[in-house]
Formats: sequence, structure tokens, C-alpha cells
Amino acid sequence: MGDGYCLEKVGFYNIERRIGKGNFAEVKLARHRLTRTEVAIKIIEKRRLDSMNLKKVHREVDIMKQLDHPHIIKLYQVMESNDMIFIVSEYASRGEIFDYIAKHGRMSESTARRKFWQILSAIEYCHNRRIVHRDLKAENLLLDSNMNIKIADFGFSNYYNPNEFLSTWCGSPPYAAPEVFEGKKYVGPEIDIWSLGVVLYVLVCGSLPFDGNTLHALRDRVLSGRFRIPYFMSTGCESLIRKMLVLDPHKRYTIEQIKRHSWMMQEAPRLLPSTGGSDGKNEPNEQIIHLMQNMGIDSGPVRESLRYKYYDHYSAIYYLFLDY
Ligand SMILES: CC1(C)C(=O)N([C@H]2C=Cc3c(O)cccc32)c2nc(Nc3ccccc3)ncc21
Repeated sequence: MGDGYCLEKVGFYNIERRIGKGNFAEVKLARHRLTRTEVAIKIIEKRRLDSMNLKKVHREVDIMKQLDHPHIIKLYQVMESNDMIFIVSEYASRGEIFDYIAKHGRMSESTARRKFWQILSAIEYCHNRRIVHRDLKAENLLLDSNMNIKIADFGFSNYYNPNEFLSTWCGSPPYAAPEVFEGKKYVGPEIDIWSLGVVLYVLVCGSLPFDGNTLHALRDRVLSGRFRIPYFMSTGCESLIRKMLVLDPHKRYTIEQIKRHSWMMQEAPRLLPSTGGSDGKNEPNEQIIHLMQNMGIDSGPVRESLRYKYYDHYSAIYYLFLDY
């Protein structure tokens, strides 16, 4: 990757440096020349993708277009040419919570609870829109400059129907639900709940509940449903984790039950306000429209771009001022 091109500018963005590299994409930190705000741009060379992975990229973009939540990475703009796709989105400047824990060790239960409330609120928002993430893990939980959670990487996400089943093997093995290891069909939300149980364990313990030197050893550990509770974990936290890491998906806690659990209720959620930029009725924020007009940007195309979710330059400037 990266040998095929050398980019200084993409659209209205100045590329600054690389922040990540996948097998089909590179992610670069960039800055919008007009708003001066930092963004992250996922740069994909289409020729490197087979049809399945190209379909996956388009599904990830389609799903991100549906999501507008303070604890989910916001999509700003999509630019596609014959051989490249540029996905411009919110930049979480403090990186992975995984790296934060690797550096600072496990969190206090109070800090873990605050982060978990933000994660839970974002996943509840997705499930209410019939979207499952399917790859929740500490590496995909990013942190912004104020240490707020920003969920990334909807590459494995999908729509689900409560009356139908999905079967694709998704996610990272230490976070995968037992029924996924067994190749069973699943509805969707219940496998995110299992991963959330693993995430909460990682936040509080700084280590994985299930691990193994081989995939088979890990599988056996997960299917046994047994994991160690360290001496420092409170009984409340243990009780909640044991209700999420339940082998039987029908007996596993739902998000509603998690929110009402005593350990969660010890401290009320402190979520960022939803930046829907309006009263939630998807009306654009008139101050931003006015500000853009003062810059010589006609409000017509901006309103149309927001209404029809074009995710073009107009949307990008609007969202960047909104998140400012
Ligand atoms: C566009 C988007 C959502 C994305 O695809 N990535 C990549 C890139 C690195 C990486 C990772 O290490 C883990 C997950 C996602 C990613 C992003 N990384 C960041 N911040 C960051 C900052 C310092 C270190 C790591 C990540 N903000 C937004 C994104």
C-alpha cells in the first residue's frame, strides 16, 4: 500500500501523516483547508479489493451514513474515483483504548463505568436502528481529545432482522461469542452483548477473560464459559460480567437489563450531547448554514446534500463546523 501513489492533498484536505494501515486501506490524518479541523481519511485502492471486499467497503459506508451518535465516529464525506475511494471521517486523537490500557494499566471501576456507559449508549443506538457492529473489541474503541469513546470500524457490521438469522463468522476470536465459535446462526444483538462483556472485563482487569495459544485452545476456553475473577474486581462488576458472558444467548442480558444493573446504576451516564446538529428532527442547524453563507457557500446545495445524504464537500464543511 502507498507505493502506488503519493498524496499531499485530497479534495479540500491536506494530508499530514499516516495513522493506520490495513490490508486494503491506509488511514491518514488530514486537515480541512477551510475549517482547519483534523479529519481521518481512509484511502482505499480499489484494484487491491476483490468484489467481496469492495461490497464490504460499500456496506460499511452505507451503514456509517445512517449513524449520527456522539460516541460513534462520524462520517463526513466520501469521494470515489475510478480506482480510489476516500472515506473522510472524524479523527479520534487519543487512539485506541487498547493502547491506553496497555500504557496505563486497568481502569478504576468508576472510569470503566463512564466509558462503558458511552459504549453501551452507542451500541443501543445501533441496535435500535437494526444494525449490529459484530467486531467490538478494545482496538476499535477509540478516544477523542477529551477521553470520550468513539466507536470505529463498521467493516463487519450488518443490518439484522429480529425474525431472521445471520451466520457469518465475524470479529476477533477473544471477543467472539460461543455460538459464533460453534458456527451456529444468531440474530445479531446477542453477539455484540457477549463482546461488550469481554470489553468490560478488559477495561476493569486490563487482560482478556478468554485467551489461548491456539484458536482451538481459545475456543475450548470460551465454550467452557469459565474465566478468572481477579481479587480487585467488585462483586457488582463480577455479577454484571457474569450476566453478559452467558453461554446461552437466550439467557444473556439485553442492553435494557445491563442499563438497569446495580453496578451500572452506581453512577449515572455522562454522555456527550447528540450532535445531530438540530432538534433531532434532522433539520439542519441554521447557525451553521448562516456561517457557511457568510463564507460564500450557498445554502441550497448544503441543505440538499444533508437531506439526501450526499456526503460531499458541502456535508463535510457543515459537519466539521458542527463538531467544531
Ligand atoms: C477513520 C478511522 C475511524 C479509522 O479507520 N482509524 C484507524 C486508524 C488507526 C486505527 C486503529 O489503530 C484502530 C481502529 C481504527 C483505526 C482511525 N483512527 C483514528 N484515530 C487514531 C489515532 C491514533 C492511533 C490510532 C487511531 N481516528 C479515526 C479513525
